[in-house]
Amino acid sequence: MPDKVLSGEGLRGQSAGSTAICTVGKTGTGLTYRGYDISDLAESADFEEIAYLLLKGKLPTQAQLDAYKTVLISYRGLPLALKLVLEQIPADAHPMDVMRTGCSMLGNLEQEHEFSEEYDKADRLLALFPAIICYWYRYSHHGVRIETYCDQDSLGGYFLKMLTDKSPSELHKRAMHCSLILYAEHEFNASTFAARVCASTLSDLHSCIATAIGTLRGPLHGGANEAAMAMIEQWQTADEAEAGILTMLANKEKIMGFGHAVYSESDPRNVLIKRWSKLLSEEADDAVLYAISERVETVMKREKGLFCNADFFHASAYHFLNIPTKLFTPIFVMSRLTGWAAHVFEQRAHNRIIRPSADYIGPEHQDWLPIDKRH
Ligand SMILES: CC(=O)SCCNC(=O)CCNC(=O)[C@H](O)C(C)(C)COP(=O)(O)OP(=O)(O)OC[C@H]1O[C@@H](n2cnc3c(N)ncnc32)[C@H](O)[C@@H]1OP(=O)(O)O
Ligand SMILES: O=C([O-])CC(=O)C(=O)O
Repeated sequence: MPDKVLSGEGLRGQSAGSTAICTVGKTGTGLTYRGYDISDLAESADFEEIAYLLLKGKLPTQAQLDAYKTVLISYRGLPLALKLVLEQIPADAHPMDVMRTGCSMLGNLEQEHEFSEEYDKADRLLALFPAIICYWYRYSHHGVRIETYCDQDSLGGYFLKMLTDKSPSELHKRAMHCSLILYAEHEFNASTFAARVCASTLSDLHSCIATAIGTLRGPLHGGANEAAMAMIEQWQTADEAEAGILTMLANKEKIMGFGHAVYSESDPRNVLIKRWSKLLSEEADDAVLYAISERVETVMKREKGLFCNADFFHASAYHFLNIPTKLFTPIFVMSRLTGWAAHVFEQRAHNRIIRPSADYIGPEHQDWLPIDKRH
């Protein structure tokens, strides 16, 4: 693919501020969190270590990690008023709207009065997001009011347990650690930038996060993992998938899960989640979906020079974990909350209200017309 055009629409390539949290497309395999390479983090760490790294600025010691997990577990109780709101939301609501509403309602119940409370408010949201989505999902789809206290010590294990009532295997918990780490942070992507704009007005954390959730919802951003799933599951064979992609490209349709606003050659997260997708497909005895996904990747490279972004192989990986497609993007929220909150803290620490200019392209001066003279 040719180099990206770094100007014009979409603020592409223009610096909109500084950050010490993350680099995208600059060093190593192209993605670092506070100087650590994503492949080292995704292979070795628990997600909670990375949440700690992003929110508090350094990797925890074992004692700090244990204490942090204990705090997160203790924060898992959903307030009754929030449960009642979740019970009002219909089964056909968009799950990202459920996340946004859950975040907003918590902001009403447990307001952030002072910025000194920001770490605690972020930890509470981190602990509660899996409960918010699973409580709504199980109540609206199965009529079950689930217990949201649970001793699973990882966020991914906790989420899988609430979804199925069964304790997840070590393999599935490890897959979730990797996925959540890959999704945790990505510099000035659209949802993080939206959160920073909100933070720059000195608004509260819940408003910043609700803004970010609304921005992540779209299919050009976080919603692409669900859209990719909807696309690959319509095909029965790799040959059918190839024909389908060629038709879509001929019709100038966008192929979800491909391309990126910053990376021009590859997304370093793809190889990591793709490995998990393969492993999970073998465990699930799948002979179709992984093969289809690989063929789509090959055809897109051959035809358009486009590569998979983080979302494409997440679709099949989550499917093999038996996660309903409509919950894919809410998982992204559970993870990206850490990056969003870290950026809100950073923005607050060196704040100036974000207010760019626009190139005016409307009409020049027009004379005012009274209403009876207009047509
Ligand atoms: C975690 C994440 O949020 S990752 C992103 C998830 N989003 C998706 O997967 C949605 C599909 N992808 C896209 O829409 C885009 O690639 C984006 C939104 C990610 C990036 O957008 P941009 O930076 O504007 O794309 P870019 O400038 O690289 O586009 C170059 C060309 O490739 C085309 N292109 C880019 N992505 C795709 C795609 N997925 N399918 C088909 N064509 C594509 C563009 O239409 C453009 O063609 P044109 O010059 O004829 O108009
Ligand atoms: O950086 C972007 O534009 C989108 C992305 O990959 C992310 O937010 O993870």
